[in-house]
Amino acid sequence: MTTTIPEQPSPQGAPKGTALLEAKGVIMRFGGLTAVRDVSLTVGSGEIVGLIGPNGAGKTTFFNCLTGLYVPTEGTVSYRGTVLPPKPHLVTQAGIARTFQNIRLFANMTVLENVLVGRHTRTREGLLSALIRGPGYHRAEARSRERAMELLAFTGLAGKAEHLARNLPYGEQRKLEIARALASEPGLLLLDEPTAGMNPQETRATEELVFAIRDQGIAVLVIEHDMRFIFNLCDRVAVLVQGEKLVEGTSDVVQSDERVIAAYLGEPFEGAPADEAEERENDR
Ligand SMILES: Nc1ncnc2c1ncn2[C@@H]1O[C@H](COP(=O)(O)OP(=O)(O)OP(=O)(O)O)[C@@H](O)[C@H]1O
Repeated sequence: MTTTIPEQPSPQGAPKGTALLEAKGVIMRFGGLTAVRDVSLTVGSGEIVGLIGPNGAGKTTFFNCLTGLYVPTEGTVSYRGTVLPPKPHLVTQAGIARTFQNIRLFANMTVLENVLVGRHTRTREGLLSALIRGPGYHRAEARSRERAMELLAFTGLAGKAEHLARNLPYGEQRKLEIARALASEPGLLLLDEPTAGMNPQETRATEELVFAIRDQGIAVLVIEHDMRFIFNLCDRVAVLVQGEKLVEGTSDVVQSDERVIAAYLGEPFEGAPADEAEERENDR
């Protein structure tokens, strides 16, 4: 059964809208190392949720547990009220798409072909139909190309549909990964460090793109080290430290939580209350 959560005002740290993703008590152990320790997280419809934490905190491992790449040692992951089988293709079919920290495109395929690959979970035409190339196959293929071009237009890549993926500049390769993920028509998109290696303009454009994705009715869960990006973008932020969820709440709550600041000592972030206090001190 899908849980309905009341619209605004929602309590601090609670998702708004209908719960889409519900991870409960997720634990991931690798031999003697516990990378994720009893983490629960909910993402509601219409939400952008951030997942932050220092290097090695377990963020990507948690994503891998959500998307079936890893079978959690304990805990469950549900989408729209149904527990997900830990198999990536079934998770994608259920409605969750993701991008990876390291770009994983088909470098020698065109931009359009990369997006078409992302549509395969949504194409009903079977192998036989593809072999005989009957009218059903041609209709499905035409519809797929049309949708892929829409997604390229949405991500600003329509003019590069016939370029080889490997020839795109870095920022556009990241956009193409997002277009390909959107091609599976997800209800929830997981982004793992979407702005890694981007310049400030590219980061700003990615922020706009994520808002536009949310406005299309797709919820977003995003891992990112760029604090300005996260705090501008997210309705809610969860902080992982050494595999544990330390804090969860709105950007304001998380930014001013002393435990979060302490966890980031050595990696101070812009806008942290300590910096502001220091600035005020310097202004005197
Ligand atoms: N397949 C694996 N086998 C063994 N240990 C692993 C595996 N994957 C991750 N780990 C370990 O789990 C811990 C969490 O790593 P993870 O990559 O999830 O952190 P992260 O928060 O995503 O870090 P970063 O921000 O640097 O990407 C680390 O100690 C890592 O070495």
